This record gives sequence, C-alpha cells and structure tokens, in this order.
Amino acid sequence: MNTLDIQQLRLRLPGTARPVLDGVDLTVAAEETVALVGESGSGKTLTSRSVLRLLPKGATAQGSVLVEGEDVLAMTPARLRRLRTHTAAMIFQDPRAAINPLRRIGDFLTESLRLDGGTDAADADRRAGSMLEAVGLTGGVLRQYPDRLSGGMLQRVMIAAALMGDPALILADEPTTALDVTTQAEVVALLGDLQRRFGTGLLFVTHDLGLAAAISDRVYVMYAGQIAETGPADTLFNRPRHPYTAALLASTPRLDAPRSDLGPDAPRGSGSGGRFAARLAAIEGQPPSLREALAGCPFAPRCRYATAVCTEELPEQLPVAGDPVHRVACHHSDQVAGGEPR
Ligand SMILES: Nc1ncnc2c1ncn2[C@@H]1O[C@H](COP(=O)(O)OP(=O)(O)OP(=O)(O)O)[C@@H](O)[C@H]1O
Repeated sequence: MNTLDIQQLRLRLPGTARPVLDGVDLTVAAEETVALVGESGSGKTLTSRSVLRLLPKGATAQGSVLVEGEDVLAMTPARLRRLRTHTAAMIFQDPRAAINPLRRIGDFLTESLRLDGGTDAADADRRAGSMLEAVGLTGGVLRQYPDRLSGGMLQRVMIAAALMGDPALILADEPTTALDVTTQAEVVALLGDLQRRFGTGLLFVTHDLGLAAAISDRVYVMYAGQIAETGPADTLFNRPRHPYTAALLASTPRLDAPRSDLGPDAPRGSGSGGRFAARLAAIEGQPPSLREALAGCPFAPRCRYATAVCTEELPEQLPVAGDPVHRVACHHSDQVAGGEPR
C-alpha cells in the first residue's frame, strides 16, 4: 500500500472557468521521497494541501486522496484531526507565519499531542525535547519565544513539530524559500536525513527541478493543474520527454556541466539546494489563466513542438517505452530527447 495515493483529483474554485487541479494522479510509497515541481501557480501547493484537506473556501474536490489507505476527502472531522496529528504533517514555506509568536516553542511543539488527548504532558515534553535534538537544536529552545530564533532555527522547529506525531508522511511545501542560501542547503540535508531515520514518506514541493532531482526518488512535473510528466528523478533530469520538463531543465544549470558551458550570464548563487546553482529562468509566455477554459494541451501556446493536434486534443498520460514508471502527457514526446529543440 502506498503511503499517499492520489487518484484523478479534480479541484474547482469558485469563479474559475476550469478546474485548478485536473485529473492529478500522484503516489508516494512508504519511505519514498517524491518531488512535485512546477512554476508558480501550477497547483503544487493546492495538491499538497489537499492531502490534509486544507482547501480554500468554496473549493470542491472530486477523485480520491488516500493516506495510509484512508480517503481524506471522505473523513469525519475527528478522523481528519487525527490524520493531521499522527499520520501526515506539513512543513510550510514561511515558519514565522506558521508559528504563533506569543507562545513558547515547547507549547507550540506539544500542542497537537495535548489537544489530541492521547499523550500526557510529561511524555509530550520529553518527545518535544528529543525531536528538537533530532533537528539539531538544544532542549533550551523549548522555553524560548519564536522571536528569539533565526529563520533557519524556526524551520527546524517546524520540522520537529511535523515529527511530533510520528507521521507516515511529511509534506514540505517549498520549505526553504524564506531562508538564506546556506541555511536552505542545511534544511534540505536535514529533511533527507530525518526522512531516512524516521522512515517517513516525503512529498517535497519545489519550483526547482535541479533540487528536486537531487533529493528525490521520483519527480512529478505539474503544469496548469495537470501532471505533464513523471518518472525516476534521474530519468527526468537526464532524458525528459515533455517539452515543459525540457524547458525547465534548460533553465537549470547542470551539475555535470563545466562552469564555462553555462556562459558568462549564468546565474550565480546556490539556489535552493546548493548543489544546483541557480534559479529557474523564466520560460517564454505565461501559463493559462484560470479564467479561460482549456482545449487541448495547456502548454501548447508556449511549446516549440506544438502542432494542430496539440491545440485540439488533450494528450493522454502514457508510459514511455521501456520504463513503466516514466509517464508523459505529450503528443510529440518522441521528438523531445533530452533538451530544447535546437
Ligand atoms: N484560496 C484561493 N482562492 C483562489 N485561487 C487560489 C487560491 N489558492 C490558490 N489559488 C489559485 O490556484 C492556482 C494554483 O495555486 P497554487 O498555490 O497551488 O500554485 P503553486 O504551484 O503552489 O504556486 P506557488 O509556487 O506560487 O505557491 C493559482 O492560479 C492560484 O492563484
């Protein structure tokens, strides 16, 4: 059984002309690290929030979102509370926005276990101390208020909070965006270590394909609320078959490329992960607005490979020959071989 199994998730928001998520299939196996990648607005956050049924007001969801075999979309409020405390936990982009500034770190960490009622206060405190140690902080932090801690320390606190209920699945939504470059790399390394040590599944949401490929087993590339391509991280990074993945990749410096290949204008700095050294350059054109209905492939207006069929027919997601895990939704995937057309 997969830890997370999303099937045909379709999410509609009020006042929009098309579903904001449209037929999303995504799985995370036990102890697997999976990355969800795409430009801003593609639907990554809504997908990860759907796993905890944290949906915008007025949103309607169809399909199924199974966590440890149970459908989150059909859960009672009480079951949903237990899910959020013990089964799946989320680490948000900005820890300062997620942690109450008026309460001590110890209270923040133990709150959900205490409210859940199953753990006594002394046990919850002990667990908070050991989770702080696991994320590289000392027990003294328990008595501190959030404003005494740096952004990197607070994100470690968020990670400790996520581990408090011994979850099977951690959802990390751009967890390093609000941090400086050195701290970003530390937090990413820490998440990987903890994922292995505690044996959780990890869904890592990022706009950075290089970072995704570096830390995950498998990657999903999302465009306009649909999965454009999915497969093993190595395969997507080295042999993408969707023009959108190839375009993302073309704007990501390669680990194996000599610095001179990147040209004098190559972005410096170490991006979110440190190893792959840049932000994504913008891909020409804009993703479709939620106010327009879609006919055909959503990427067609920006795609160099597009032909008439692309604007008329939505491409089906199909396995790439020779690799059942690698799937792509593109009419011309055979023409895409490892990069942008010359
Ligand atoms: N509460 C909301 N009400 C209305 N529209 C929303 C709401 N939340 C998200 N959207 C819209 O849904 C789309 C997908 O948003 P989402 O936040 O999932 O994208 P994302 O890929 O995570 O982007 P980012 O990287 O910027 O967070 C966007 O067009 C966004 O404007």
